[in-house]
Amino acid sequence: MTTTHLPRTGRGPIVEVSDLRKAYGGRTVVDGLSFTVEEGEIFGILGLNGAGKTTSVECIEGLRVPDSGTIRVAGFDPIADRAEVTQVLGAQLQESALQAKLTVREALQLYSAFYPRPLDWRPLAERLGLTAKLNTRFGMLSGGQKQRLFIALALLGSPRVVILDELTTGLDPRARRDTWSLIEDVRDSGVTVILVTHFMEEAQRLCDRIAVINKGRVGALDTPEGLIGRSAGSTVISFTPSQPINEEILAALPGQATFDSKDGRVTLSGTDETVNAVISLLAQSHIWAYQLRVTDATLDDAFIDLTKA
Ligand SMILES: Nc1ncnc2c1ncn2[C@@H]1O[C@H](COP(=O)(O)OP(=O)(O)OP(=O)(O)O)[C@@H](O)[C@H]1O
Repeated sequence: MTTTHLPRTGRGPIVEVSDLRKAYGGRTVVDGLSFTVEEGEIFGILGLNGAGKTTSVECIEGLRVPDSGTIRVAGFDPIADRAEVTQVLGAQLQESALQAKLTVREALQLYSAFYPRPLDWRPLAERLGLTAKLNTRFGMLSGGQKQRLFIALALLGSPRVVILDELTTGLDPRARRDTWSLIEDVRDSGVTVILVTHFMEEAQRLCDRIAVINKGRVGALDTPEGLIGRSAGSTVISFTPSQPINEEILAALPGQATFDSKDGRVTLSGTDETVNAVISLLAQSHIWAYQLRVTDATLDDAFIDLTKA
């Protein structure tokens, strides 16, 4: 199944990466990467450890110099047009970038001074739930509060795009969900978000489109639903038949991606067509299906499938 993505906003591309290549000490880690991020979307970047995600986003941020390829951020080159890119792009800081003794207020004031037309940090702090923490030193903040501060600092320059790299790593489930709402708020305020994450639930819930990076290349690019649909099958059907079913008949059912029969339990992944075919087969053969389960495949299933060696 192929899903055609329509940009949420129709405002056109804001980040364009074309045939990006980067090697470290002769070892290629980004190998001809190309993708386009539409303005107004949350664009996810997924991939196994070492796939080249951080290297790629650091090239977009102008923190690393590509060996070849082109990158445009709102039409600007991150290296040649550094000043212009700094005005349109907000990047999440790494924890080491802030001194532990700096208070939240001081950090917001300091980073405001970096931009010619910064947002007023007070309402921003309010929106991010940081007002009560303004006098707290960075080193005393919880993981979730630090992430809120990083989002605030990334938004201070009123960017058109923010890059968030593993923003929710280390957060408890509640703080992670709060952060997701914040990211949606950011997107709803018109800012494009590029999100690098290892959390499939996060990507499935937040991202409009996702690039799965495999060994420095785009292995797949689609909406979360599109990725799920095009990999292992969008629906998983499992049941224990009251009598054995000929495996050749099961394997020939329409729309299915995978088939497994173990210890008397049958598991198929496929489409709605597969579900209907299973039901018809069972009815025609007068077979009972015990513990029949029909579940949606998840992005997790799709990711494992798409990053198989
Ligand atoms: N400065 C560097 N010098 C040498 N090798 C590097 C450097 N930075 C990254 N690498 C290597 O390049 C490869 C890609 O790293 P990168 O951080 O881009 O991957 P990633 O997809 O972000 O991984 P992760 O999910 O683990 O964060 C890795 O093998 C890493 O060890």
